[in-house]
Amino acid sequence: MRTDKMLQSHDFHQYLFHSDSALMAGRRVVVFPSSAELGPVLAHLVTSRAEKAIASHGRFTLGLSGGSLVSMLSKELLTLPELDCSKWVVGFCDERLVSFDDPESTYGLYKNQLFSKVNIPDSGILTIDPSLPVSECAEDYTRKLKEAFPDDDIPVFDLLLLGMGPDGHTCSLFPDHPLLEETKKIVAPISDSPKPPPQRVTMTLPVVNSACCVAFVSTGGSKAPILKEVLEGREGPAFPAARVVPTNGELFWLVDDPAAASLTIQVERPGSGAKL
Ligand SMILES: O=C(O)[C@H](O)[C@@H](O)[C@H](O)[C@H](O)COP(=O)(O)O
Repeated sequence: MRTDKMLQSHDFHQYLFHSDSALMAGRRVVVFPSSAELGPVLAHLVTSRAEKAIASHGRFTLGLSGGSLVSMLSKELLTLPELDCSKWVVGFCDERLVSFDDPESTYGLYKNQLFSKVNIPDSGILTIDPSLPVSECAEDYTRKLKEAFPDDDIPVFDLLLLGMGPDGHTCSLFPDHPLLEETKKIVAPISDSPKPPPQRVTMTLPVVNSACCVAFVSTGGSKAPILKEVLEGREGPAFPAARVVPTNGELFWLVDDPAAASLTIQVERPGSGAKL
């Protein structure tokens, strides 16, 4: 298997040409024929990082995102016969400010599809309080994260799972939005999200980039143009998803062939049963 780290010198020129070398250095772009092949590898990534985290510090902290990830992750984790989530602490990379029974609630979707079927303790699920006004909601969620990570100035999640919208947004960090420049808050409110619903709460880039491991999951042909921009583009301000570069952590892009159709960079194409 070849990784970005294993590029030969003749490839390196092309490697630099395509993107910022610092960003490329630790990034692994892993392409699967379809989401059917991607799903089990994603589940293995989660359980392997969980095992490693629990062995090292007694618990596994996981940040979740919405979109298609909800059903893919839930379905794949539920196929694992011996899944034990008793030492998991789960947060949300972003959340929509709607009640939990609203079909737009990311928590509500995970509750129905995953949390109600696995043994994550209720105390290990860090949710927003959607009854609060958006600024207070962000403060309340900030407090919950700080309590869950008492030893960290900035919470260091073992794994964050992210999606990317067709505009290059990730979490609720949208292109050209001032929240991209946030350096002090770990969680921020947003009231003018270009994607409905307009009111949301989001982790900021300092938290995302402090994680031990970040994995984007992006599938489908509609993602091909933006994926090329984010992974290979050099012109203009970086898209939010391109600004996810963990300082000391791993960065994976797990994509399918339709999403990767326009890429010219080196990628990994593991066989079935791959382990990351
Ligand atoms: O709150 C949201 O609006 C979604 O969570 C959104 O940010 C999603 O993560 C991306 O749009 C990718 O979604 P897909 O993976 O479904 O394309």
